[in-house]
Amino acid sequence: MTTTTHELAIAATGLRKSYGDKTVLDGIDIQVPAGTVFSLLGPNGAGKTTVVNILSTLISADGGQARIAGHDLTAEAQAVRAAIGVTGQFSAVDGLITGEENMLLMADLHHLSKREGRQVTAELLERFDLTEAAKKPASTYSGGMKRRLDIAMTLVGSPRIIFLDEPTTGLDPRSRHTMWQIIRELVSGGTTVFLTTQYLDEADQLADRIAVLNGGSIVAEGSAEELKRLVPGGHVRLRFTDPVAYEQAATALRETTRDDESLTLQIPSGGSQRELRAILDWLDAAAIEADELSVHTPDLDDVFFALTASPVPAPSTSKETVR
Ligand SMILES: Nc1ncnc2c1ncn2[C@@H]1O[C@H](COP(=O)(O)OP(=O)(O)OP(=O)(O)O)[C@@H](O)[C@H]1O
Repeated sequence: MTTTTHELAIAATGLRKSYGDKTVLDGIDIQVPAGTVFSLLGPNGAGKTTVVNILSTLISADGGQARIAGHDLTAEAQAVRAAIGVTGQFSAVDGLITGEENMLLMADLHHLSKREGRQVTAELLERFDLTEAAKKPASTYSGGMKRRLDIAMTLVGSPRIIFLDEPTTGLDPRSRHTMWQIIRELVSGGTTVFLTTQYLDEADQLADRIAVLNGGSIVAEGSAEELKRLVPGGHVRLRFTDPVAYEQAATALRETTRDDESLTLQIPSGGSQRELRAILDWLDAAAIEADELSVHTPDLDDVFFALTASPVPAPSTSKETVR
């Protein structure tokens, strides 16, 4: 499939950034087709926020080029800013004023008329289930409500591209799912989402494409399925409660990994129907009954650990170095 530049919401090549002699980004390329979710994954300090800050014009890169919504990042920074919304780790929500006042302030910043401002505010508060809390100071909101308000505020300017920097860090499972739902709705409405996250399941759930950032470079890129294929690790797990049955199975089955404490056996397997049937037939033939059988396919965690296993060289100038 060929993608021309105008179909790309984000097209960056050779982005570089260093702080002192610490290279944070060593020439990275990013392409995000319009209307898709792109997720940048990486361990703490990998440079994810730096990428977001560069692409959203907050800081400038030392090298490389980028076009956002068709506009050149440096030459047309103003047009870029008009096309994007950013919800970062440091929220724009002012706790001293109410949710509604926060929204109206955003509407003012976007030069909407009073009437338009009120209308957009009411619609977005409703959409994000904040109408009831609208007249309360934002400082009284829960973590999930604050994030929802933050996104609602970002949407006042109707951005075509949204940068979400770790949008669910610190949220409880229910709020995370609400946030995922919000992100899915944004995308089905045509918005492009650039998401950074430390949660692999989040990227797995939401992203069309995932890039893993490590040591200043993108070390792997693809769909969640493609990335999972990069690592071995699929297996069938058999759990026993009867130690005798466990021993029988362990001796009889070849290529198993034993866990004597939990009476569990692991058999390498891609998880296909054929392989599963072979294992079941074999257990039947040997009259062995496992109490529990589960199939494990590699998940993004496996990929992540495999790809980011080699330690990132930490120069002594790093401010994180503790002496
Ligand atoms: N202004 C700065 N001056 C010096 N070093 C910086 C500056 N900003 C970031 N860094 C360093 O650049 C590296 C990347 O930081 P960045 O915040 O982009 O990482 P991250 O992947 O977003 O990590 P996290 O998930 O912890 O936020 C870190 O080692 C950080 O210490």
